[in-house]
Amino acid sequence: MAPIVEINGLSFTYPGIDGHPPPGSKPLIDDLSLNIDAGDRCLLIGSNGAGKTTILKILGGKHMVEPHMVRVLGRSAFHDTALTSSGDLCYLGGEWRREVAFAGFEVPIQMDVSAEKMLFGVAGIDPQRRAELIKVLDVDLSWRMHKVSDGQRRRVQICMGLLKPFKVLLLDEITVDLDVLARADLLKFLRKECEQRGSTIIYATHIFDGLDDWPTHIVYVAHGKLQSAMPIEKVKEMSKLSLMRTVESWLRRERDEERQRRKERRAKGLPEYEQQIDGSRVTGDPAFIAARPLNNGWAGGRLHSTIAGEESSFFSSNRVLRQ
Ligand SMILES: Nc1ncnc2c1ncn2[C@@H]1O[C@H](COP(=O)(O)OP(=O)(O)OP(=O)(O)O)[C@@H](O)[C@H]1O
Repeated sequence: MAPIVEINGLSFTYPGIDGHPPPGSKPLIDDLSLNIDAGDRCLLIGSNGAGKTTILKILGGKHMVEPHMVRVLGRSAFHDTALTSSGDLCYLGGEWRREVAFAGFEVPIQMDVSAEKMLFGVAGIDPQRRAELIKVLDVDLSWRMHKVSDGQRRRVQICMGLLKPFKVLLLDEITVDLDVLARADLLKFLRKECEQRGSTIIYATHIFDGLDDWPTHIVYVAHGKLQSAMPIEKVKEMSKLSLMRTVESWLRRERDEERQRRKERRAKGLPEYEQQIDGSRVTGDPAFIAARPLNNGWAGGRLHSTIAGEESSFFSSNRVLRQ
């Protein structure tokens, strides 16, 4: 059977202000390949900034990549909008503070509207599934969305997001606001969806509480590259530690290796970070380099750069970079 999610040599860089990646810049996601099968519950792990959200957004069709690089249910998520509008592919991300995602649409939730109106206002939903979700997430239908707590609002959002039976669910750390009980019940529900309906879930998280026996696979990314993708049994065979401690040891090793790399570059008199952008050698904090497309150039950031062989430290601007 063909994999449900196929990632083939995925490379991605955020576009600059002109809508294109800065020429010659290092890809943020770099040559990543991975297959995920029906029924898999895949935990996507990695340190802050590793690229997890970016990968999930690409899979969810929110960023354009070449169609052959990412196939979900055999289709290109970005180009085939029916994938999300049908509810087959569902992305629930941490960014919906003020919105609720539903089958590809985003609805503002800061207005005075009841949970009942939101959950019963959606046509074509199986009433049994809706009732089960309301119970699992313990939603009080009389809640007014503009008055509830973050966690309560989040429960209604998740409930809305899961109303349509999904085939592929992308979860970008959506359980942060949930209390222990709500989180445990939600994880149990999601597991059942995979076991009974063959749904596939990719879940990016930093919270490992109650997750030891939940995933079927662990996918670890660092600096936009795939480090490992293993069935959970293999992870448990390799490490006798809890999942949290195992992941902690991986991230610690990654950080130590990065520190060592920087130390060695300093010892050789080389800048810690270096990148080619627009044909210039740019050195400096990668956060500033990454910020270029966001900030309309380098403006506002103090950047220590070597451009065309000349060391300089300046409040940078696009103009300086392009000299
Ligand atoms: N819209 C954007 N434009 C440019 N760069 C971005 C954008 N969004 C994220 N980045 C950069 O992409 C890199 C990966 O970010 P991403 O959000 O995918 O990481 P993450 O693994 O989800 O991190 P976290 O665990 O902190 O949520 C970061 O270095 C970030 O600065």
